[in-house]
Formats: sequence, C-alpha cells, structure tokens
Amino acid sequence: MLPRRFLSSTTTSLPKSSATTKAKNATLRVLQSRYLFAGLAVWTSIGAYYLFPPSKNPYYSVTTDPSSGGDTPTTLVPTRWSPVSLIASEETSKDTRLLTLSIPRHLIPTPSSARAIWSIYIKDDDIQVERPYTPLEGIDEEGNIKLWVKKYPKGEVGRWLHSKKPGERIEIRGPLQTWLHEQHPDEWDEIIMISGGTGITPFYQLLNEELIKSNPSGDAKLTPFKTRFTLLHASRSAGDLPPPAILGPLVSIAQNDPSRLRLKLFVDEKDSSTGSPYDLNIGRIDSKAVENALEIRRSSVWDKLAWRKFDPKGVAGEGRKVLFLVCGPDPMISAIAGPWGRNYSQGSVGGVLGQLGFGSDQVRKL
Ligand SMILES: Cc1cc2nc3c(=O)[nH]c(=O)nc-3n(C[C@H](O)[C@H](O)[C@H](O)COP(=O)(O)OP(=O)(O)OC[C@H]3O[C@@H](n4cnc5c(N)ncnc54)[C@H](O)[C@@H]3O)c2cc1C
Repeated sequence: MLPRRFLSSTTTSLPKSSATTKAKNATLRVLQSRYLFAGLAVWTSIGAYYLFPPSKNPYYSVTTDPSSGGDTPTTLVPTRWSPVSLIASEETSKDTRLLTLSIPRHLIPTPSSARAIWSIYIKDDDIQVERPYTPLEGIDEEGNIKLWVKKYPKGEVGRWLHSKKPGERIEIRGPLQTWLHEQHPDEWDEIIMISGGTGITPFYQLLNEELIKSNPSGDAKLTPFKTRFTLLHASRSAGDLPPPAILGPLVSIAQNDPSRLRLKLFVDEKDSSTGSPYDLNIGRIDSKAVENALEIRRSSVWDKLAWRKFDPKGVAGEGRKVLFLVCGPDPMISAIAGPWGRNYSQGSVGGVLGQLGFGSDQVRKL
C-alpha cells in the first residue's frame, strides 16, 4: 500500500506554487504506477510457481545456472548431450559387458526426474548414431550409472561401447521414460515380466526400485506396494545368463519372499562347459511357462467327472488384475505377445498372450 499523502489530487490552475505541486504529483503518479507494476509482477510470479511448479515435467526439468546466466541446463536432460566418463568395463560373457558411467555431480538429475522404468541415449561419436540403454540401479548418490550392454556382430553402438576403455568420455542424454509404474503403483495385483537376453535390464531397474532400494533389509512387511512380481527370463545358455550383480539380488528376494517375487530362468540348451549355480529350466518360455505363472489349473479326469470348471485365465480369472511386460529380441516378443506394430508401436496382442485372451490393456511390449 502507498502512504495516503502520495495519493493527493492535482489542481488545474498554474500559479508558481501550484506548478511545483503539479510537478510533485506527476512524480508521485510515476512512482505509484511503478509500485503497482512491481506488485503485479511479484503476485504473477508467485501464482505461476504454484500453477506450474518447476518439477511438474520430469523430463524437461531444466534448472538455470546463475553463474553462467542464460538457460544452460545444470542437470542431465533429454534434450542435449552431456559428457560422462566410463569408469569401469567388466566382461560378463563373450558378448556382454557391465559398464559403469560416472555423471559429474552438477549434472545429476533430481530423483523425481528419473522414475522406473527409464533409459538414457548413448551416442556413438564415431558415426553419430544413438541407442537407448537402461541404467540397472538408476543413478547412485555419487552419480554412477551401471549398464549391462550386449554387442552384436554387426551392431554399431554396442560394439563401440565395448571398445571403450575406463577413463574415456561418452556422451549421453536422458532420462527418458520407457514405462511408468509409479503413476498407479497399486493398480496391478500381478506384474508378469518376460525377458530375453539384455531385455532383463528394464525389469531389473523396476525390481531394484520397488523391492531392493526401498527395502534394503529385505523385510517383507516394509515393502510399500502390494503388487506381486513374476520374472520369466530366458538366455541362450547358462554362460549367457545375466551376471551375479543382476541375478544375485533377484534370486535372494525370490527365495526369501515369494509373495513379492517369483523368478524362473530358462536356457535354450544345457551348457556342458559351465555348471550353473541357478535352478534352470531347459527350453524356451512358452505357453506352458506362462500358464504356470498364471497358476492356471487344467482340469483332471476327476474334475471332469465332478463337473468342476476352471477359469482359463488362472489368477487373472479370479479377479486379480494382471499386467504383462515383455522385453527381448523381436522373435521372442512376437512369440509371446505378437509382433510390434508399424514404427514399433504396440500393435495388437498375439502370440501366447493373445491365445490366452489377454488384450492391449494388459500387455506392454518394451
Ligand atoms: C528402451 C530401451 C532400452 C534398452 N536397454 C538396453 C540395455 O540396457 N542393454 C542393451 O544391451 N540393449 C538395450 N537396448 C537395445 C539397444 O538400444 C540397441 O538396440 C542394441 O544395443 C543394438 O544396438 P547396436 O547399435 O549395437 O546394434 P545395431 O546396429 O542396431 O544392430 C542391431 C542388429 O542388427 C544387426 N545388423 C546391424 N547391421 C546389419 C547389417 N548391415 N546387416 C545385417 N544385420 C545387421 C546386428 O547384427 C544386430 O543383430 C534397449 C532398447 C530400448 C528400446
């Protein structure tokens, strides 16, 4: 509020004293409008902050760095490349490596901007192509990201990443949302994840977020969500399975608390050269494996004699809400959930899940 004396009215006559008064009043009017304008600006800013808080859009939370002026982002963002260093590269099989990237402290994004399941793009600087990869455990407090990366014989970025040595610089951008579980964490009673090869990485990130990070003591009562997770994972052979850094924590949760995680590992063939510490199923993930995960009970002769009927959808038929997430090589996606649609859109649900009667509201291809 302006003091009352600044609001006195002006006169129209022009004696010397009134000319002075007029000049004074003109100055007061300018001051008055400046105060009003400044007040308006402050209230508009406060209103805008509450209507559009800076954290509303997690993928473009660009903060400004006062020291550099301008709108230079100070954290990792999806819209521009940021330099990080490779600090470790460990061989985990003949064509996979566990890589650790270190993000400079000032680039570490806020935890709310990277919620499971998310990925980063990595740029192959030699030929300027990019591919998405999934940080296994998100970003730790030091700014480290762990990736499990496969190289293909003629693939570009995977081979390039395998050739990089600790200390070398790599450019990344992100976080980018692959699929968001947290929006409705209790929406699903069962989430059944089916993966092949490095397709396990998004599921590891989700399980790490929901079952490992949120409950490091492993106490079943402390886990926040009611969803039961099932992971059916397939690799070509025991030697191609994910490394202990990935399988170890999952096996331990599945053993200690099967009401939160059930885990089944599949290999195409028995690997005579390597003994495996895991309980392996030989063969591909097929309709029988999916039916077992759904606890579908086939009627026996006695059931038929007693006219007992079974719901063909197992736990889904009992009213439990079931979601399937599928990630792996294209032929596997096709066999389990039907092929991708045009331009890698979801397409219709086919394969094993289509035959069991599940539709696009319950199946996501990642
Ligand atoms: C959201 C998301 C997350 C992902 N996360 C991970 C992850 O965590 N880890 C991981 O390893 N992958 C991940 N991927 C897959 C990854 O992005 C790449 O697709 C994969 O690494 C292959 O890329 P590339 O450049 O090495 O091979 P590409 O160059 O894309 O080649 C892929 C395939 O095509 C074949 N090919 C290439 N050129 C030719 C040619 N001239 N003739 C015939 N065949 C050819 C290759 O042999 C290979 O089989 C993810 C994908 C998505 C979409």
